[in-house]
Amino acid sequence: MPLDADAFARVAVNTSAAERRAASLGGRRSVKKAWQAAWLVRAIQCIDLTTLAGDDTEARVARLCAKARNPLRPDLVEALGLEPGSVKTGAVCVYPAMVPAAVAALGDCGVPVASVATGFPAGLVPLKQRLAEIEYAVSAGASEIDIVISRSLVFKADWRQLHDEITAMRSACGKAHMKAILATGELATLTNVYHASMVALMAGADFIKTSTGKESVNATLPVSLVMCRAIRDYRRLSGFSAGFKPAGGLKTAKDALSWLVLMKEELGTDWTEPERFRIGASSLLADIERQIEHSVTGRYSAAERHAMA
Ligand SMILES: O=C[C@H](O)COP(=O)(O)O
Repeated sequence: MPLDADAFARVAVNTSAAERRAASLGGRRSVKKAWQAAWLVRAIQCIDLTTLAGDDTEARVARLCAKARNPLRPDLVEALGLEPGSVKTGAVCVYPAMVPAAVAALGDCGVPVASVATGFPAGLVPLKQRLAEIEYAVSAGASEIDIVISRSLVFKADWRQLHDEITAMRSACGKAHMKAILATGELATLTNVYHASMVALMAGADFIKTSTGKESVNATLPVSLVMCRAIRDYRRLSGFSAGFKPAGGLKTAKDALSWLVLMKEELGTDWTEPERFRIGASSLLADIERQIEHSVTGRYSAAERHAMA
C-alpha cells in the first residue's frame, strides 16, 4: 500500500510496559510432556535453518540441506507417531552465492531456499547493486529473500525514502516472498522498531524479521512483541496478515517455546504455522532434537551427537 505515515508516526512505544508484558508471557502457558514434544516439532517446521558464515562452502550447505530434509532422527519420528519424512524445516537460509548449492541439494523435497540479499548484513551498498543481488538470488532459485533495511533512514525518520527502497526490493523479488530484516539491535528505540515495521509492511514485506544475527543484540521478546503489535495494526489497516521471523541468538528449545507462546498470545494459532512464523537460527535444532529425544526416551543424549545445526 502507499505510505501512510499518519497511521503510525504519532505512535510511541512505552518501553517499560512492553518489557513487563514480554516478561509476563513466560508464565502464561506451561507446555509439558506430549504437548511439549508437539510444540517442538512445530518449532522445527518453522525453522529457517541458516548458515551465514564467511567460511561457508557448498559441502556445508549440502549437509545443512540434508538436515533440513530430515531434521529429526527417524526413530524419534516413529516414536512420536509421525509419518516417516513428514517433518522438514521451514526453509534453508544462505548467502546468495550458496543458493545454487542449496537448490541442488534440496531438489524437489519441498523445503524452500531463502537467500539473504541487499548487502546483508549492513545494507550499505548502492541501491542498484542491492536490487541486482535480489535478482541474482531469485534467478538462481531462491523463493524467499531476506532483505535488510537502511537503518540510517529510520534515524532520519525518512519514511518516504525507506518505503521507496523497500517497494523497489519487493518488486525485484517478483514471486519470491520477501522478509524485511529491521536489525532491531541497531534501531535504538522500540518506537523506531514499530515505525520501521509499519513502513516495511506498507511497502509489501511478506514477513518482518528482527535481526541479521550479526548485531550485538539480536532477537529479544520485547522487540518481538512490538513487531507483533505492528503486524496486528497493519492487518487492521490493510486486511493483510504478514508473518514474523525472530532471528539471531535463538539457541535453546526453551527459546523456541517462548516465541511460540508469544505468537499464540499476540497473534493467534495461525502465527504458529510456517506460513506466518519462522525462526532464523543456525544452532537451535540440536537442542530441540535433544529435548524431543528426552521426551521420548527419558534420557538426554550428549550434545556432540547432534553436531549439525
Ligand atoms: O537469520 C538467521 C540468523 O543469521 C541466525 O543467527 P544465529 O546464527 O545467531 O542463529
